[in-house]
Amino acid sequence: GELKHDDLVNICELGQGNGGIVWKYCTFTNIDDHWCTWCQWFWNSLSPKKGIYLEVKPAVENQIVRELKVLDRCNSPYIVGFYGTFAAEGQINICMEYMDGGSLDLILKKVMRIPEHILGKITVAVLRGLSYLREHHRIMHRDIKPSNILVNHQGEIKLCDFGVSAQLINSTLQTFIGTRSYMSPERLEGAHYGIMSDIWSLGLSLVEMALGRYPIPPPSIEDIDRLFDVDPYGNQSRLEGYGCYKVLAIFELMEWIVNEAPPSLPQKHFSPEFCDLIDRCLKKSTTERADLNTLLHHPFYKRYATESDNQDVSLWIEQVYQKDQSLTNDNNNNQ
Ligand SMILES: Nc1ncnc2c1ncn2[C@@H]1O[C@H](COP(=O)(O)OP(=O)(O)OP(=O)(O)O)[C@@H](O)[C@H]1O
Ligand SMILES: NCCNc1nnc(-c2ccc(F)c(F)c2Nc2ccc(I)cc2F)o1
Ligand SMILES: [Mg+2]
Repeated sequence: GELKHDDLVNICELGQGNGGIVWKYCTFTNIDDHWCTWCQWFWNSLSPKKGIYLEVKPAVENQIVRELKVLDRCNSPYIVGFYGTFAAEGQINICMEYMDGGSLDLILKKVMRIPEHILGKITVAVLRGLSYLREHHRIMHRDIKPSNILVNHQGEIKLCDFGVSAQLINSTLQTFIGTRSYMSPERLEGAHYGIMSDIWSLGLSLVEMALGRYPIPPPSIEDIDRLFDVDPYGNQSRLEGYGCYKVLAIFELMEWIVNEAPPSLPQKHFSPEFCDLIDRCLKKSTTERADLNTLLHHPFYKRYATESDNQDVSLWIEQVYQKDQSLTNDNNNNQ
């Protein structure tokens, strides 16, 4: 049925994005249904609510809500579930499936870097999600990056925050790039861009997750070797691992992406297939860059496409949260 603001109860804040806040919410269907004793909310209808602030006329707001209804028909194992949308107090609210493993940017903060076999499964999920959006809805994602790739404890990997509503895209500050850019050179230059731009963003996100840091400006070989000297759960602080790591301002960064050579993976620490896939995703020229179909036949994709279960991802997520929990306990005990 139609979702309304007062159906929702706020649980906690999941995280703050550049354009809005994501709250963990649940809905009451009717309040005498089974309740959890310790948490006083309806257990199996937990879902985050994303509020996107908009200053638009009601007519535009209605158009956005209408366009977002397409999400009702976005059904794929690689796309985050959608529960409904409504406008309230100048905000567009989007209720979606809760992914209890969070986004890959949060995961990356907990571990030094993500191992290649997990990155293989992530690659399979993103490429299948992009394929689904293109084949069934003729849309590209437009915002592929670690924070828009979500995981859960079942080991599922799904995409969210894709540009399903043209009017919402026009109304939000698309010019606002946030701290770091996953945008392709052609998009940064203001040229026409399409699905090939998502492929670049995937490549850049995979390099960041493989090395454990945003890969522009590219780390030196020494920096990378130093990175790999510590185990992935080592307490080594991130910056120590990168020597003279210099954070570029957003415009320096955009100039670097447009003018300098793209980042790549060191053959020393990654398989030749993974290095090749990254090189093909990060070609600066869209004519040289691999397209979706090429990648769906790439050896790196094929190596992980056959494994149908999510068991290995599920086990790894458990590990990440256990390690994280033990570190938290240690810190609490030491205080
Ligand atoms: N469906 C979800 N399940 C669980 N956590 C979520 C879900 N959607 C978003 N989050 C969390 O909320 C945080 C904020 O999301 P949001 O999309 O607003 O910002 P972002 O993707 O981090 O950055 P940006 O605003 O630049 O897109 C994310 O980093 C993610 O960890
Ligand atoms: N922090 C604010 C900036 N980030 C952002 N978050 N969501 C979007 C978004 C943009 C365009 C669009 F059409 C959507 F449906 C969008 N949202 C969206 C799409 C699919 C699902 I499933 C869930 C969503 F929130 O942009
Ligand atoms: Mg997001």
